[in-house]
Amino acid sequence: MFKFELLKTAKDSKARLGKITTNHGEIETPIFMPVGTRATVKTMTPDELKEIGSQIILSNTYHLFLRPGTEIIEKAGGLHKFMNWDKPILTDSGGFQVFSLSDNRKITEEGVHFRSHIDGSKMFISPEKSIDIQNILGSDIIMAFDECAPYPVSHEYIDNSMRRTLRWAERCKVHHKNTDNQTLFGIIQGGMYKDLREISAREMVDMDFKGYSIGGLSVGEPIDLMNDILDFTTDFMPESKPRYLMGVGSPDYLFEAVERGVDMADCVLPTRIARNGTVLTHNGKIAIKNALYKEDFSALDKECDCYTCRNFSKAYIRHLFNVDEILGMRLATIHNLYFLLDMMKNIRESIRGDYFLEYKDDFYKKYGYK
Ligand SMILES: CNc1nc2c(CCNCc3ccccc3)c3nc(N)[nH]c(=O)c3cc2[nH]1
Ligand SMILES: [Zn+2]
Repeated sequence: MFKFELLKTAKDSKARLGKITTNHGEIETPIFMPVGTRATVKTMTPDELKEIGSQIILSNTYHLFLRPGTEIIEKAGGLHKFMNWDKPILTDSGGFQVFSLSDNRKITEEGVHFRSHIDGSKMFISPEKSIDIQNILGSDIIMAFDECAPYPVSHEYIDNSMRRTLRWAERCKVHHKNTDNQTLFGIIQGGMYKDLREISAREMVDMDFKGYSIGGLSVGEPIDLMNDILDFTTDFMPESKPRYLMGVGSPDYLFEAVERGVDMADCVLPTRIARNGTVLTHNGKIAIKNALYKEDFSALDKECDCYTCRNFSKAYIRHLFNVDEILGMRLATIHNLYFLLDMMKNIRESIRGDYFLEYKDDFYKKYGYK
């Protein structure tokens, strides 16, 4: 089953409070979704993810199709059983990963021919194949197969790419059978061109998907351009359905997205930067390997009550990174994920209490954004 309830919309912005219900549980929105590309949120156990408040995780068609392959996951009884995660899972359709990971790929009307980034073998993914793979994975929310166009690129390129993505979306909808256990989202493209964004949004809305992703953003464009395209696009999206902005995850991007009516977002950033010792704090990012923290026995963030901040000091975590101990990456990941998940919880509270913009302002001042 799939249900989205719009609980409240802010008076002074497009920020909204919602709740998604799936077979594997509820998701309060706005939500940040940790990315678990190869059936794991790197260095985290499922229990640790629940402990820090993660309600849903992402995994990936492209990666899992290559390794371990769908037959193993099918034999395991699907991705939930395979990775022992009993809450909701959202999978991306693989299109974005093909373009960002494999070279000499060839896009045709039928689908995308590419070489595996693992062993260079010839591969092919079509809209139908992407739906079949996601069906075997058994994720609760699945994505239509799309092309995320590069940036910057011509209006003509985006026009052709966006219209092909519309035809692919139609094929995904026709091919998608397992509708009560899996919910298919359409992905709106159109690059940085408002006329093409409007066409894509209107045509996708006419196809009546259960939810919509905003794709083609967070591809290197300036944040102001992203915000402008995002603000324009959400106005064409139905209020009664979830809006998922793909690939967005640093604090300012999340605040700006929520303010423009986004309900869901994902990003590899917090887990990726944690593994090289960059830690998010209420006073901005810190590089924990810096000698500055050699004898600093305070917590990473004095306002954080995560497991890492309650039990370890900067000096200890700096030591772990300096001697390349795996625990360092784990403790920094726990903290960065908790930081963003807790920030989203505070954002939900601020929408509920009608002080979202004030909360955003306070956060930006302390973080050092403005
Ligand atoms: C970072 N910026 C960015 N990411 C984008 C993604 C991938 C979002 N992350 C999904 C994921 C799921 C599991 C594991 C790893 C990643 C997109 N995905 C699709 N399908 N279409 C997009 O337009 C698109 C645009 C993006 N921009
Ligand atoms: Zn912490």
